[in-house]
Amino acid sequence: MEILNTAAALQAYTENARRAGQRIGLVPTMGALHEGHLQLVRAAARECEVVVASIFVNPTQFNNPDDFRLYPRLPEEDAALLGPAGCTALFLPSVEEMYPQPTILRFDFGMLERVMEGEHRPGHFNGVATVVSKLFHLSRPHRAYFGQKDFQQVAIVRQLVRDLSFDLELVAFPTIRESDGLAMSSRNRRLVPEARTLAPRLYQGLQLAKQLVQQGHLPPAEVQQAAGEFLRAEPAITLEYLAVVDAHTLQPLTEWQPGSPVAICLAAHLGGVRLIDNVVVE
Ligand SMILES: Nc1ncnc2c1ncn2[C@@H]1O[C@H](COP(=O)(O)OP(=O)(O)OP(=O)(O)O)[C@@H](O)[C@H]1O
Ligand SMILES: CC(C)(CO)[C@@H](O)C(=O)[O-]
Ligand code: BAL
Repeated sequence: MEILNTAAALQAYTENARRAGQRIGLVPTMGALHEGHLQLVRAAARECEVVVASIFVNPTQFNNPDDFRLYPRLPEEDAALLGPAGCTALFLPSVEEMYPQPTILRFDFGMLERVMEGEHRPGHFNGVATVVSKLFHLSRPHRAYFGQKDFQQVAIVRQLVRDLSFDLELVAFPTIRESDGLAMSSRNRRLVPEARTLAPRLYQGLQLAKQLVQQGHLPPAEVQQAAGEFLRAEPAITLEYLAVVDAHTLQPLTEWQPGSPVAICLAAHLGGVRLIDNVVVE
């Protein structure tokens, strides 16, 4: 596996592959890799001859300086995992390489970002869209792989691809979970043992909401309330939001729309760590 530290090296590497008629798969990450990331890389390796994984803790998408400072950074361990999973090149740029000068670009995703993560992390999706656009321009992938764990991010990137006519296929990969249901996440590494023991409750709350949606007896607001009460019953969990939304528009549902998939998304704090998760009811 090659390690590429500059934008120019990434451009040259992917340009060569394209000239040789190879398909390029891109897996953008912020590192501290786990099985969820590695499954994205393996999927890319099944479908593309060249697989570029990027590791960049992108400062412009963090609204909380402590979250940025404490974000786990393990580049050597990560590099050792990527090669065996089928990654052919790791793009590992510095902040100066990605942002030689402060960017003045601003994205506005309208209603898609006025809810959930966009509402609670002001500026977050501007930073995500900025860095993802840069990665797409530099590597010009045929396919780009993102996890459904970041459900709203997938919707935002899908809109970005459409609006800026990026010539690529967006692959939305299912959420990989620990055996107790906890969604794999780099931030799980920061959970102290007591918080780790309680963390599967987040998925249990989502499962409860999913069952209630499937039963169809309660309106969306009452499903939201019941799942919220289940989670708030554990004092160590601080629920930031739990939202029952249309899976396409991401807007909160006031009544069920037959035939439209529903997403239940949450963010919660546990022992000083902020986690997100979601389930979709087709
Ligand atoms: N459990 C998972 N299953 C599938 N995809 C995942 C999972 N966790 C992360 N991903 C995807 O991997 C890509 C990189 O994510 P990222 O590096 O932010 O990891 P993360 O584990 O989500 O970290 P954190 O949530 O702590 O920021 C994203 O597209 C993300 O959705
Ligand atoms: C897509 C991404 C790598 C952009 O920094 C990040 O938001 C993530 O890891 O999900
Ligand atoms: N996985 C989404 C990136 C973030 O939390 O900033």
